[in-house]
Amino acid sequence: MTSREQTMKNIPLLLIGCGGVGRQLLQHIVSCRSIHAKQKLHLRVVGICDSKMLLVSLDVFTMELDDAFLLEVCQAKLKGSSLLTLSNSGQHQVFSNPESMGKIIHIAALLARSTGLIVIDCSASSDTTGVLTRVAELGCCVVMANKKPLSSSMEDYEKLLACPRRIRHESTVGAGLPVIASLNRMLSSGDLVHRIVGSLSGTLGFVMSEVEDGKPFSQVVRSAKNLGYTEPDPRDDLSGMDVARKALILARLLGRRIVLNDIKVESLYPEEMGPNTMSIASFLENGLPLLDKGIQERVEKASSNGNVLRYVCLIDELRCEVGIQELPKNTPLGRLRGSDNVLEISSRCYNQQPLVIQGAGAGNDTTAAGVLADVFDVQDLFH
Ligand SMILES: NC(=O)C1=CN([C@@H]2O[C@H](COP(=O)(O)OP(=O)(O)OC[C@H]3O[C@@H](n4cnc5c(N)ncnc54)[C@H](OP(=O)(O)O)[C@@H]3O)[C@@H](O)[C@H]2O)C=CC1
Ligand SMILES: N[C@@H](CC=O)C(=O)O
Repeated sequence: MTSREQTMKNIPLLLIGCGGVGRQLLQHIVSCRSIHAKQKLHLRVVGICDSKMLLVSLDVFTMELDDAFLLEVCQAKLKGSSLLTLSNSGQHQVFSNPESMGKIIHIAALLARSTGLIVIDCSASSDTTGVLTRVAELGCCVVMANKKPLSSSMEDYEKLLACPRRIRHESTVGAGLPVIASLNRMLSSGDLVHRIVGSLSGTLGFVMSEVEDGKPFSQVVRSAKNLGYTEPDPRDDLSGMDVARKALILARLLGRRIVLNDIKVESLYPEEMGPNTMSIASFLENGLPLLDKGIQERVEKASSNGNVLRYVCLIDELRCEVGIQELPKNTPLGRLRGSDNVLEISSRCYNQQPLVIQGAGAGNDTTAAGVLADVFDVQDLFH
């Protein structure tokens, strides 16, 4: 081994979820190799799993899924092909569900005692909560873009965050925007946060500003899906539940012991168009157009008052609620365009003028970049 190799830090990663965000993360990892090398860092991807199977390098201690293979995975998943269709020149083993989750825990147990491991959750499933908690208990790190493990019961939440130093989830709120990091800095310095007001949905921000420009609601929701802004089921965005999860994550960070059901949520579609009654395809095709007129009328009514509609999240000492508000155009929320998010945080230190965080709040690129930054943030825990 050369002296250069001796100082290189090799960090094993295992990725859960290989959709828009997961694929973009793999591409970022591959394209950042030279930048990482300058920082004496090598991210060694030892496993990748989707909802059906897990691919693992033959020897997780020494081997990795190489860059050509990672890009092949991205191509295959983009085309909708199964991970089983990938070439296997004896580099990896395949495990199918439900065996995959047990295997991930087994790998974490092995690597926790030697090199350590970062498990990254880019799925949109609540089924990963138990695995992530076990992995963290074993001493590995967990990075999440997935909000669901953080928005389950208080008991599960506390178990998952029992070792906060090993857990990162910046991309769960505001995608790549530094929301969680900023709040953590304020809280750890003893600043008292009184109030957070924001527009936290890239999808709903985009949809509202496009409808203001005269486009039909159904068309812009489909565009938001194609642009990678929506959740796998866009009704998660349109029901307000995705924003409610973000509100819950922020409120819990502020010390509030609440659950999702405690949050007042306003939905943009009626119950009869919900997931128990309609498939995603049927909602997009048949359900959405039925909502066009009502939304357009609401937007026009607001506009006749010189206002705009924004889907707002409000957290203060008493309230935690999310819903549509009619706001003057000339306010930070009213001025928002496209998929941008904005958060105004009022605290003891930011009293007269709130701290404002604004920028792209959805999209695979920025979200995956936020995940990669989280990986960097825990690198000090590795030798
Ligand atoms: N897109 C964005 O702008 C942002 C997204 N996020 C979050 O990132 C996450 C990923 O989003 P996105 O990439 O758009 O979603 P996709 O639907 O494109 O991808 C989800 C991936 O997770 C896999 N998956 C689903 N269930 C499981 C499971 N039980 N175990 C393992 N893998 C599973 C899917 O498998 P399969 O391929 O087999 O279906 C798929 O590969 C979501 O939680 C989302 O909320 C956060 C911030 C912004
Ligand atoms: N669907 C979400 C993606 C980020 O969390 C959004 O639209 O904001």
